[in-house]
Amino acid sequence: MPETSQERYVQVLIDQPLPELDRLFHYRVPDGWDVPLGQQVWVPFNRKLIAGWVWALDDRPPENVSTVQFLAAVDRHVRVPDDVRQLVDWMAHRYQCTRTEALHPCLPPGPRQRPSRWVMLQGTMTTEERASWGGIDPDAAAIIARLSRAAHRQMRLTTLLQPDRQAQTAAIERLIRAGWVKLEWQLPRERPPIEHKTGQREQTPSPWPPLTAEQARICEHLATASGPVLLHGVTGSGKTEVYLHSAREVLARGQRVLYLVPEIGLTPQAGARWTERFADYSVLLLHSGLKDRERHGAWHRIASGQVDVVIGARSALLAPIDRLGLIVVDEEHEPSYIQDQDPKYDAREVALFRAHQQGALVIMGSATPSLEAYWQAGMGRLQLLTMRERVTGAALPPVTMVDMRAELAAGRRGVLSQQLREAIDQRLQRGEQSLLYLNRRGFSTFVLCRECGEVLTCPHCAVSLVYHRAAQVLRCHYCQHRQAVPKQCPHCHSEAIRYFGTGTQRIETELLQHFPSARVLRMDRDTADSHGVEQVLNQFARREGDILVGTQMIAKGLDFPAVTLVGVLAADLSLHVPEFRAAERTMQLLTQVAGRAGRSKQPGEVIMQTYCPEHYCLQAVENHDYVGFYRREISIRQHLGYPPFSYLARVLFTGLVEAEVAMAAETWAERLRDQAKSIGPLEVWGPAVDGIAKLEDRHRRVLTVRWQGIDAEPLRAALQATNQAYRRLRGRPAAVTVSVAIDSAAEPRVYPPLDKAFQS
Ligand SMILES: Nc1ncnc2c1ncn2[C@@H]1O[C@H](COP(=O)(O)OP(=O)(O)OP(=O)(O)O)[C@@H](O)[C@H]1O
Ligand SMILES: [Zn+2]
Repeated sequence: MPETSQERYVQVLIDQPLPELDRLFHYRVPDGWDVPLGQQVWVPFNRKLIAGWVWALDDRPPENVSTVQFLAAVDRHVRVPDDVRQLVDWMAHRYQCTRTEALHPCLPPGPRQRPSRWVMLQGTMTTEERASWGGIDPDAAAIIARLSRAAHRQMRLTTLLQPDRQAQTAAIERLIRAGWVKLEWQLPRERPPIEHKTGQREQTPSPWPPLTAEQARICEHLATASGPVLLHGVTGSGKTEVYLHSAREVLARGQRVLYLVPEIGLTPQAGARWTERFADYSVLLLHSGLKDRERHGAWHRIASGQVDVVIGARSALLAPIDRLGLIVVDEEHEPSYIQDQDPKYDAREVALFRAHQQGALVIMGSATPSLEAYWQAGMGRLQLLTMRERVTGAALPPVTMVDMRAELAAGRRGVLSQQLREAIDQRLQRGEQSLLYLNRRGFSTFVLCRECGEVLTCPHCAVSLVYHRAAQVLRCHYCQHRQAVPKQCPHCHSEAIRYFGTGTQRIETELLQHFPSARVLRMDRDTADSHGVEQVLNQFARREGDILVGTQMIAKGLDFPAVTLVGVLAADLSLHVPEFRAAERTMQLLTQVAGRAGRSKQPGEVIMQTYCPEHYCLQAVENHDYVGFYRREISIRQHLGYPPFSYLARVLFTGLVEAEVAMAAETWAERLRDQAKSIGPLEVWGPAVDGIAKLEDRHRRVLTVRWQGIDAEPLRAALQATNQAYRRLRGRPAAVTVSVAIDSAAEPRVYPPLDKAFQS
């Protein structure tokens, strides 16, 4: 007798995003199967076959749990590596989402087909047998007749159940009992891993310039750094060169490199420099434009260790890359490092976690570090390295503030001040380039009725529609709704409707009035839609334009040697948004955009138009004084109890019926207030109507929660408990979605030891 083999069990994470199902289910492994951890499998669940992942192995099932034999691998080539499994567990806890939600962005697009059930005819019925069935059980006989005509004498169950589901189901059951038919699951075919074409050219790497003394000093520090580093280097100080050098050393040791940029689509220049320099390595650019097939291929290439350098936005951190030696987080201060959908992760934290897992160095670089990062450095959690000089040795460009109140008093009402116009004129005469930056945030060309004051808004979102002159339409920048420009005000029927605001298009028009022969290029959300960004940037780089006008997209990381003038229109505009980070964001944007001037031999100049030149934020930009700004701002934050001196959570409720949304928010808030009593310094503000009251037809209410504890765990626990209590409530409006986001930028980054499993 063969020895009975030990029964083996697995714990499976089911591929369903419901919080109720965010636990592990036990299945028995069929004999003779070798099931690795992380494997994606089909398992029976609620009379269906659904996908899941083997999350843990087990020798025996826990008591009182019925175990089912599990069925088959979904895709033997897709396996969640151990460290990604660990990352997912951590993210689900840290960012308050289900493990499935955290796992999905870590994997290639899943199988498109689902398993289906097939009914197959067994054996052959004689004519007499069929006749006798027909006499007793016409339904069953009809099924047999259909099956014997079908290809391979089998049919999909769903097809066979037509037209009368109930009668057919019963008939099939009778046939199964009689042994005439068999019911079987059929699994979709496994996909073979796709070869990913990288467009990797056979090329010799571009030359490495000798480092400046300052760069060399920084590289030395990095080579011996024992923890994560914050690299604060002024604009044009050559931080990228420092990253490249560190990367080269890491690669020479046989380790891998991850280079993160805020938005890959907006920084084609960044990718190019890396691919050129590391032409003899395998460099992979993960950008959002990849099609499913390409993403699949990229995932497999990374997972099989064929890629040395991965360049991408925040999600590149979730790639199955191992043997990491270096993670660079470039432009560390950018808000796009935080994902605003589940999993709502902060890439800077995830970078530290990934590095912790694999023993890699993290460099976070910026000319304008986030306040929190600089503060973390002050707390000794990041090592601060500073670069004070530009590569060229030139000084940072002088910044002049133009007081627009004086312009107005002098009777000049144009968008461009006299001083800025003269400066542009000079550049045109000298054949140099100018960059005009419109500091637009929630500010654009809107349509207003001058009689009743009505602003035209999107019918699906409570935001004003933006007028696009080229296409002569009104568009919603959130949901892309379009409509023609009305001739009359829809509210009071007056014909006095006018366009207001200063869009990039209006600036372009005014520029052309003053400088009819200038070549003006424009970059804003319109041009950015279709491959426009790269095209415009390349045109400008080839000097096919004299002036580039744009919004935030031209503020970041661009390096055009011929740009000697940067003009900023409405510098203070972004100060007035109701957000506690407004001053920080404004300082960062303005410093970054100012840093585009004079990056090569010719000296640069910056002119900023503003209505409040005396604001400390603008003063800091004028004096290139990051540290001064930091000191002032951090004391304000401390005084007001904002992050990093507290944790703020935002709970957003959305739904189609406003009354339901309001009720859900009230009920939720009440539960949380109950929780708050027992845990201490937790404040609950609201619920209030969100800044955008309605988006894509969904009404919005928001709850703000402040927690002034040392770490965010008690806050997390309270929010989670509230969510659970709320979900258990009878009669709650089920159609309202609740979404929690914690601003945890100040949290001590203490990670669990790696040898210990920390699954819940
Ligand atoms: N050692 C070097 N020798 C010659 N040129 C260099 C050197 N280091 C950097 N450069 C050049 O100086 C310019 C600025 O460098 P880089 O773009 O790396 O600066 P940065 O600090 O990343 O700037 P920013 O933060 O403003 O985007 C680039 O054109 C780069 O090619
Ligand atoms: Zn809309």
